[in-house]
Amino acid sequence: MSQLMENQAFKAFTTYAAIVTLKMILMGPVTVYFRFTRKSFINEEDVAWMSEEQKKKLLKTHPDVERARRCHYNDLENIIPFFFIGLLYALSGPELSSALLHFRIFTAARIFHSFAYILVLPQPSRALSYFLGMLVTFSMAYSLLSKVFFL
Ligand SMILES: N[C@@H](CCC(=O)N[C@@H](CS)C(=O)NCC(=O)O)C(=O)O
Repeated sequence: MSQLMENQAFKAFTTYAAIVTLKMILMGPVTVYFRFTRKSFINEEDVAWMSEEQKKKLLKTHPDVERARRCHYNDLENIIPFFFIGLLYALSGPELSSALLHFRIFTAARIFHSFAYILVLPQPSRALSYFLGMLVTFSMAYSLLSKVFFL
């Protein structure tokens, strides 16, 4: 591990992977925030101490909560592939400047995607940030496979 940490591209990957993973984890508390402020719960046990009438009001979905959940899910769809492809890419000996460019663009795109989704920014802002992030992952995969392709 200490030898790996001398690899600058790996260190950069570790930093950006931690940032996007923490961002993804934060979508949980964001969803909790919307659940409480929009009074929208999904599990009986979450409102067990309430009266039957209150339960009926609280056990419902709310568009803002569902939006935060979709945003979290979209992170899972994109950040997990980034993690695996980015790790292999970082270990394949890329130029540090190129690796940093990939990691920075991906991180900025995913942070922007969350803001665009939660703040309901007009399209195509969210779609563009999604495609930009995906493009970075494909670019890293291309760079990786062009070095290690072996069938
Ligand atoms: N699973 C995604 C695949 C395509 C995708 O990720 N699209 C981006 C840009 S439009 C998005 O933010 N989709 C909204 C979402 O996943 O909830 C979907 O159903 O939309």
